[in-house]
Amino acid sequence: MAGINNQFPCSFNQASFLRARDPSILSWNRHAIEKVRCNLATEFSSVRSGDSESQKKKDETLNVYLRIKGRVPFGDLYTIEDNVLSCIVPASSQAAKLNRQNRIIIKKFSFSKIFGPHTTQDELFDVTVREKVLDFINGANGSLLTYGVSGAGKTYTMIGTPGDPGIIPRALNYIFRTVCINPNSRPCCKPMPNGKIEILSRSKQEVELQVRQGIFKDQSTSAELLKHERTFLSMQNTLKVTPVGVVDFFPPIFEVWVSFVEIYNENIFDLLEVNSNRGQQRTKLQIGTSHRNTYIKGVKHIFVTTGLEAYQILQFGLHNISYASTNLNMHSSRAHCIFSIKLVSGNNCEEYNVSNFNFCDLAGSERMKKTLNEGDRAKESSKINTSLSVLGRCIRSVREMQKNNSDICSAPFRDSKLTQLLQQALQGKENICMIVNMSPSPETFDENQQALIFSTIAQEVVVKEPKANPSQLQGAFRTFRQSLTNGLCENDFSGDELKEARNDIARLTLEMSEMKQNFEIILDQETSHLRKNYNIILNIKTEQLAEAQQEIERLKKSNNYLEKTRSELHWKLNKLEEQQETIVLSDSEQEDEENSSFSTRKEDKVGDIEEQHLLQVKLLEDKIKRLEAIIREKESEADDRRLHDEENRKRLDELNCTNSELRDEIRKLELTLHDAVRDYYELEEQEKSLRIAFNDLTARNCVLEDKNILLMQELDEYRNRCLLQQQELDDLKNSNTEDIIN
Ligand SMILES: Nc1ncnc2c1ncn2[C@@H]1O[C@H](COP(=O)(O)OP(=O)(O)OP(=O)(O)O)[C@@H](O)[C@H]1O
Repeated sequence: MAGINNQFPCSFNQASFLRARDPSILSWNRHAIEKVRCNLATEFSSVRSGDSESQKKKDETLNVYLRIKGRVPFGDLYTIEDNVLSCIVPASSQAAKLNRQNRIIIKKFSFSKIFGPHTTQDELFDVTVREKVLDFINGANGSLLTYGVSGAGKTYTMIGTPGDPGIIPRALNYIFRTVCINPNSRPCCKPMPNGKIEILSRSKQEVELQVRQGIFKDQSTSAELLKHERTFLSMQNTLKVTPVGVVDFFPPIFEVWVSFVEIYNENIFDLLEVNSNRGQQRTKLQIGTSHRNTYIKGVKHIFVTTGLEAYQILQFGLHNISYASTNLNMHSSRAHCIFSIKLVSGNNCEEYNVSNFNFCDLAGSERMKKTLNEGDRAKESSKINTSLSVLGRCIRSVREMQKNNSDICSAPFRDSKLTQLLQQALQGKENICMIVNMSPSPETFDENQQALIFSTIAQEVVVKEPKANPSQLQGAFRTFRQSLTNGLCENDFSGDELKEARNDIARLTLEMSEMKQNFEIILDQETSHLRKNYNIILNIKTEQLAEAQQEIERLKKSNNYLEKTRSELHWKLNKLEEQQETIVLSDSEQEDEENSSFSTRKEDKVGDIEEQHLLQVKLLEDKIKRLEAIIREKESEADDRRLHDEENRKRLDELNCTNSELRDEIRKLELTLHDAVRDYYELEEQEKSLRIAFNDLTARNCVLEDKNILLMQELDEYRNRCLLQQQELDDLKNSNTEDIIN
């Protein structure tokens, strides 16, 4: 476990989930597992004696598979028997020309497995890569190389066709079906060259997302993007039936990053460079070393959350590959291409693991004479052949080093960029396997022989047990999966049941994770919808309430004003009455005749004024009453609204309650499934021990058989040499006789 001290800046919403849907399915599995456990316990006690010895044998030799190209007439030059390919050397071949005896030469090559011309892409992926990809998901590094003559089907094996996808698209689909990553998650932990991670700040996350977006935008036309999308979706449809991997431990951090480079004329170019030009114009990348890791300086790693995104990035890189036609293969790839997937997994920023898987599609080995290469093409061919021969030399010296139990490795890794980058894998320190592609056509017989000899050497390299993961659970899980790889299918005891149980668990896990995802999406949508509606209503109501309160304030103000006016008018009225009384008193002393007409006029005037004032007061009183009624009405409306809001709030609380109950339910179901899976693994642990003992015996038997074949071959070669010497002796005698006669 590497460690860094940064604070983790974000929540990891890309955690994956396991959830049981139907408890009855689960209990069936439990029953099946229990049955298998009993069978195994019986078998286990009978082979316990040989167990400790087989436990020690953890390392295995490099898996080298042979794939024979389909749709090419399979002449009588080659025959396949089990995992051994026999080649009858034709008269036109270089080897036959050297042989003066006119004897039929048969050469035999053994492989981990031979895939005949009718092998499907699915079968090939299943046997060669699936387990390695699962190891990778669990934290082990891995590499897969395709090797062979130009046109033998290396790219077909690695990439495939839209209708029949190859190993990389299948691996991407497999990875993203096995681990469920939230498609909307943001990049948080970027893998660094020294094997550590960089915790990305919000602004750096934005930059990473823009880089990815830049690639999608640059994908020439949107039609092209759509085409890739259709291809991947139809592939997903085809692969829907295949089981997904069962991963025991899903840490909260799970991020996938991809990169894609080509080594062309011994220069490294980034295939994910947007607007990259062909040839010399592109930026050449350099190799750096950090903590014994070789890495490419400045190579782009793109953050992906779905298989489709990763596939589109692969297609973008393929578009940038240097293609040029040769006489052997009109679409020959002239560079070694390395598509890498990096997986960052961990519990937090201090407990994490970065695993890497390299898919290397090597450029085709070819004879320049045969391909009639000239100029640039010839230069390309010579660089390709040089780097492949360095690869051969490296593998040869690693094998020698391992044979001599030496720690000093003199392999010329630095002689080519390819071997420099694959150094760790080629030394057997990583999970590595190789697929040798071969076309059975007689024209490429000699080139095929070279590839076959190379594969024989490579096969003897010992691959160490993949580096253990920090988590004990993961380690245990890998061991369990190895036991499955070690031949669970041909297991005499309870293999079928185990296989069935494994498929059920895989299917169940997939179904559950799909259901979980759907359910989470619906739940989130529902909650956000409700929250949105509630907020809208709340805003409207708040606005209405504020308006009503403003209206009330305004009415209150106008009421106050009217009250003030009324009291002023009353005051004025009183004043007038007083004045009137004063006038009446002063006038009473005057003579009645003189003043009668004047007082009458005054009274009339005062009466008019009084009447007007009374009218005004009445009007104002009416207005005040009306305003008071409006205020009462508005206040009761506001009360109603408050009540309504209260009800809405209660409803939302209830919904939140239901949501959290449902989430609790999901959590419980997840725990139940985890228990079932753990039981299953324990059982598989026991089964593994049995299988190792069984395989050890089979392996010893194979070794003896191999030795026998080798001895036979040596005997043949010895006989050939004797015959040659005999021939030379005869020639010498003849020439001597001729000399004597002369
Ligand atoms: N197993 C197969 N079944 C059917 N067609 C195949 C098979 N293998 C290869 N082909 C076809 O043969 C042609 C050449 O294959 P491919 O491009 O994969 O060769 P290659 O080894 O990658 O060559 P190079 O090294 O020159 O790039 C392609 O058209 C491919 O579809």
